Order: sequence, then C-alpha cells, then structure tokens
Amino acid sequence: MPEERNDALAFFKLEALGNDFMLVDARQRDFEPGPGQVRQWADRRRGVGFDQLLVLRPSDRPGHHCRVEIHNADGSRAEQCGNGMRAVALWLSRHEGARHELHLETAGGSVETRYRSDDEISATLGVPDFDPRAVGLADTPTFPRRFTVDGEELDVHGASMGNPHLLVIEDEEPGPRRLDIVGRTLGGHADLAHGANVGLAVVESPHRVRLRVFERGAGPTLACGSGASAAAAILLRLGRVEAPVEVIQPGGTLVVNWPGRGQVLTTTGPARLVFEGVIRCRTQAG
Ligand SMILES: N[C@@H](CCC[C@H](N)C(=O)O)C(=O)O
Repeated sequence: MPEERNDALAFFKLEALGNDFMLVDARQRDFEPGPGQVRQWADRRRGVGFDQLLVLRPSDRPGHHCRVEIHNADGSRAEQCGNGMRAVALWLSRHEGARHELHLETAGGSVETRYRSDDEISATLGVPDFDPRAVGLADTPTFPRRFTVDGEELDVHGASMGNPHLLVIEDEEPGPRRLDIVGRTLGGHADLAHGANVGLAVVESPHRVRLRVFERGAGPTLACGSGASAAAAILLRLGRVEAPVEVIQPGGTLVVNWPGRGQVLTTTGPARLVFEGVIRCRTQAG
C-alpha cells in the first residue's frame, strides 16, 4: 500500500519555450514521489499539469550548486532536460539570488548555466555523443540506421545529450499524426535499451531548422531543449547547417551553438516563472 502524507508541498510552475515544469526544492525536506504520484500531478485536468517534474537535491559534486532530478509526466525518469536547466537557473537566480553562472548536476552529466535575463539564459549541456550505444542501440555500428515505420523505410540519425535522441530529417514539416506515429514507433522501439526522444527536423536554411519532438515519457511537447541540441548537432555534423543554429519549435526559438567534434554544446533561450502554489491535499508517497 502506498504511504499517504498530508504535508504542505510548496511548488513552482515554470516554462521554457512552452515546455513546462513543476519544480520542488527538496534540498531540505523529505520528498520521494512515486511514479503514480508524478502522473497525478502531471495531469492537465486533475493536477498541476507539466511535461517534467524537476526536483532540486543537494549535490556532493565539488563546485555544483545542486542536483536536478528529472521525472517525466508518465512517471519515468530522465537523465537530462535542456529547457528545464534554463528554468532552474532562472528560479535559482530569482529565489535565492544565486550566482548568475552555476553548475548543475544531472544524471546525464554536469550542466553549466548562465543567467543574463529571463529572455537570455544559456545552458551548456556537454559533448554530443553520436555512438548508437550511447542512445541504447547496442546492435547498430553507426547512424543512420534504417527503421520501418508504418510501412515506410526511414533513415534515422541519433545522438545522446546525456539522454537519448533519434532524428528523422524531413522534406516538409510533419503534421500531428505523423509526429505521433513516428514518435511512438521509433521512441518505443524494442531495440532501444531505454526508449528515446524522437525529433522530426526540416532544414530551412544554413542557420535555421524547424523541429517537432515527441518526447519520451511526455509525448509531443511545444519544445525540447536536449532534442533541439541533438538535432542541431546531428545536422552540423552532417554539414547540413552551420553554427549557430536557430531551432524553431512550436513554443519558440532556441539558439544552439556547437563548435564541433569533442566540444561542448550551448543552448540559449528564455524561461519564465508562471506561478507558485502549495499542495495541501493528501499526496501519495508511493
Ligand atoms: N524537455 C526536456 C527533455 C526531458 C526528458 C526527456 N523526455 C527524456 O525522457 O529524455 C528538454 O528540454 O531537454
């Protein structure tokens, strides 16, 4: 039986390019939500509504301000969240006057954030990894790998930004049905060790890419920061675009800068605090 608690839980609702988050600062309190509880809070009619729950924890890595634990709306866990890191940087700067340059620890690696204004927050996510094994495809020597989706053969690219991303390069912007079919089929493919986020990208010009992402554990979102990073890195590596790359998603534009092989990748874009609240009703711990 899940344990039930009646504690008041302070939370903050944030968004970054329409990718939305519930943030809980658990650095000085007990907070261990189970997957069922996360799903209940994520529900847009019966809960708070969000794509990811971000939980701040103390970090024991030297020089790191805190650790960010990432829960997807379906209760699964994620290693990285590019938009979420900018939202955390905004919150830390606003709520505790934290330094404007911070290191945040995630399960997908260390992220360096730089807050200049709510419209200009950078997150350096690390070095993109194009090895299919980093994306959880043990049987694939190199990308692209061919997958069959709904009877169609697709050449699929991939990169890890700490979390796994697959990318299909399209000739025209996909509609919601295509995003859903390709996203579900590729993202949940049995050959992947832990599923993947799936991006569908259209190259508009050497510095502009249009992207839709079907996120692992959250479905189609208005924007995905690590997805935009993976898409830009893959297209830069293929020579299809040049840095910096503006990645345009339904929620807005993220600027991605990647100097190339072995170098870290930086994203720059906005974030907003939407509201704050307190949950006083019973919450399930399990
Ligand atoms: N919205 C995020 C990515 C969140 C995690 C992702 N769904 C996963 O499971 O890897 C972003 O902005 O990067």
